[in-house]
Amino acid sequence: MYICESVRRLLIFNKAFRILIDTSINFTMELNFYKYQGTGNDFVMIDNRQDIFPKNDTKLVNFLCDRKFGIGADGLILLENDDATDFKMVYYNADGNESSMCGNGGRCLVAFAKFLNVIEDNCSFIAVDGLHTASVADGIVSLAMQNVEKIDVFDTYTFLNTGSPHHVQLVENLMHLDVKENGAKLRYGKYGSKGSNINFVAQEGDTTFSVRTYERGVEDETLSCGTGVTAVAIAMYETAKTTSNKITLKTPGGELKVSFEKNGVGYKNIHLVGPATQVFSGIIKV
Ligand SMILES: N[C@H](CCC[C@H](N)C(=O)O)C(=O)O
Repeated sequence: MYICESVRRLLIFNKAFRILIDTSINFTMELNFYKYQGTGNDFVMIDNRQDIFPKNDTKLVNFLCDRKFGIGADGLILLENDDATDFKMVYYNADGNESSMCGNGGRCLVAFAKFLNVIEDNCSFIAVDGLHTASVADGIVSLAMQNVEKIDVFDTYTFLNTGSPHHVQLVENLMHLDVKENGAKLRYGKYGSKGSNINFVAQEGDTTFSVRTYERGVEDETLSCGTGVTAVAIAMYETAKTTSNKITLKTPGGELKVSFEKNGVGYKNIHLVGPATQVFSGIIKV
């Protein structure tokens, strides 16, 4: 009975997966995926509304994100059903571990949801850090981020959580900085095993800053980081480097805009705005 039941279950046809049984009883899955990027921060996107993806398989997520042996990405994102909102976001870093909020990933997921006709131009979704709303038009996504309640300002850097933890530090000669070496030193040295993302910043104008980010869980520089540029914008206002609440962030992967309102000791009505693009789609045997 068990064998019959397991074979029946394995033969369930599903949009996201086809489970093939070859003669030597090796089970392989064919996984449909979509590749998105938001200012160069790139993600494997999977429609998991039928809840088939093996969510605890760290090795599988790490393989899918591997740039030589897999699809290649900074992270992997599942789009899932949710009773109270338009969809649920589940985010994994490239190391295969589920992680905290991803701002660029959230923007790409909104564009993916529109592509799938799950939403039209406005939506709400639930993520690891709570409820988000967003709008999408002509490939540009505006994502509402969680409020920031606490900001720790030190002599040479600022630390805050914008859905993920961020160290923000102004540096000289940003373009020639070894971000991987200096970022890893802080990520493991100062922040230990839990870690933090590390953002190195240069001021370019009254309301414009350049940012290069070392990302926890990718353990390398990424071309941009959404929660990172959000942290930079707020940190620059908090430390009086700017008097504007509408900031432009220039990253190696492109330009993002962040706006916010002061809210007592914290900040509210925080929005991250920028492009989100589908690059390709495919099927991978796993
Ligand atoms: N690597 C981050 C999560 C993704 C953040 C980044 N991709 C973004 O756009 O916010 C962390 O583990 O804290």
